[in-house]
Amino acid sequence: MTASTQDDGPLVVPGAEGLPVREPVHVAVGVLIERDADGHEHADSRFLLTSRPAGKVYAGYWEFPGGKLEAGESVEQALRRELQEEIGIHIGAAHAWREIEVDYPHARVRLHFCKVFDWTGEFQMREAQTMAWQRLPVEVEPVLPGTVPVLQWLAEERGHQGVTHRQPSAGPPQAG
Ligand SMILES: Nc1nc2c([nH]c(=O)n2[C@H]2C[C@H](O)[C@@H](COP(=O)(O)OP(=O)(O)OP(=O)(O)O)O2)c(=O)[nH]1
Repeated sequence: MTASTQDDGPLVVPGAEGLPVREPVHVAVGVLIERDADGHEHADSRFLLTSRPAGKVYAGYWEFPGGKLEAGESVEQALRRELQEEIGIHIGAAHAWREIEVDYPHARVRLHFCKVFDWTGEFQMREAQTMAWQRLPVEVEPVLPGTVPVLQWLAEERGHQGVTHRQPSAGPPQAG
């Protein structure tokens, strides 16, 4: 079974159907994109995916790096902090891009996706994740349910036809 959208409502992941409505947890997510020497994003510009660390829900699933907002933080502040804490880089401007709510069995999340084109520092996977620069279709798997719409948005922007990733993205959350 695959995740489904409902009338502009949240993306509902199997196992979350019929749950009482929960307040969303806000999450800042970075779509890091490599631009060419002229500073342009192209249809085949690579973007960064990271695997979720052991011990977290959906461990081993691929996602865009980011994390939950702390009290009083803006999306951009949270993104800066998370990307430094988790992958060791300092980001430049974060360009607010798209938002979506996803209803998981473990929580409802509101994902604030920002495109990021500039960063400094060496990538360090500080939570023992794995990183992969990807193009469409994405080769790594499995992909987190909340990542699938982002791949679709990128496909639309880039005029990419066909599949965006290898497998239907749904499955029971792991421990954590
Ligand atoms: N980072 C990230 N999280 C995503 C994406 N798509 C998606 O549905 N999520 C969900 C998974 C989680 O339920 C939530 C992020 O929570 P998290 O546990 O990774 O956040 P965190 O790093 O702040 O974790 P922690 O400190 O509480 O352990 O958002 C995505 O592309 N990136």
